[in-house]
Amino acid sequence: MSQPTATTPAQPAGTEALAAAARSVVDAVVRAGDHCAERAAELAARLRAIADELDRCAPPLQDRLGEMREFSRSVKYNPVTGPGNPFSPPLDCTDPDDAGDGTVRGAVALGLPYQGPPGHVHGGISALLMDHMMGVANGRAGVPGMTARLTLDYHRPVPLYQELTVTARHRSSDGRKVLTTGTIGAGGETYVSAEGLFIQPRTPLRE
Ligand SMILES: CCCCCCCC/C=C\CCCCCCCC(=O)SCCNC(=O)CCNC(=O)[C@H](O)C(C)(C)COP(=O)(O)OP(=O)(O)OC[C@H]1O[C@@H](n2cnc3c(N)ncnc32)[C@H](O)[C@@H]1OP(=O)(O)O
Repeated sequence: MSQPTATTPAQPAGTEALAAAARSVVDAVVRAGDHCAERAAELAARLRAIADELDRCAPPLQDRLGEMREFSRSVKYNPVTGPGNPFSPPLDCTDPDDAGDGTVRGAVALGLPYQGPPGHVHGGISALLMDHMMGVANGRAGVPGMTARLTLDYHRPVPLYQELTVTARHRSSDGRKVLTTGTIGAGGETYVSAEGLFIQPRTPLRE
């Protein structure tokens, strides 16, 4: 088997490969749409059988909820960047290109499962990306907090199937109140800008 090179990115392994496969199923289901109507019942039964197999591996829900409190698992399974979560696109911010001013950057291209207006990204998905990336920026700035208020300006519809740059930056803190901004754009154009008020917990989070 050939080794991955700089031009052939490593394929995910283990549960990340499982999530990637499930993600590709979701994408293909929406892209195929009514064009697979004749085979839909048969394919649904096969997918259901796989879901049943996975269900048999899953621990009791309370145990799993307990595990998911761990920081490493919230990173792996969150719905925006989480490589272990098929719901995440995933947005790639592993190389945030931090300009030294606290700005975190990520890249993502969104397909049909994320459509709102025809050919464009659902506004709630943009809010999800913004909320999360601002949370990441706050975490990196050492001021993690819960979102109290999120304001978005939708300047232009966000196109599907185009690489988007998502940025976020912690701006200021006033006691436990944290002000953070973010953008979604491409090719020098800003489609969405956001401002968030986050509240730090009364008791600092454990590492
Ligand atoms: C802490 C965990 C963060 C995890 C980060 C991990 C590390 C980073 C790593 C990886 C990135 C992960 C990224 C995830 C990002 C996703 C974030 C989300 O989606 S969070 C879910 C949605 N948000 C909620 O569910 C909140 C629900 N609301 C609440 O729980 C409370 O209202 C809360 C915590 C926000 C505030 O409650 P209080 O009791 O702690 O604080 P009070 O005393 O009410 O307010 C403090 C000050 O803030 C003002 N304030 C509060 N809410 C406000 C609002 N909506 N508008 C304006 N001001 C508000 C108040 O007026 C007060 O101001 P004055 O000190 O008097 O000047």
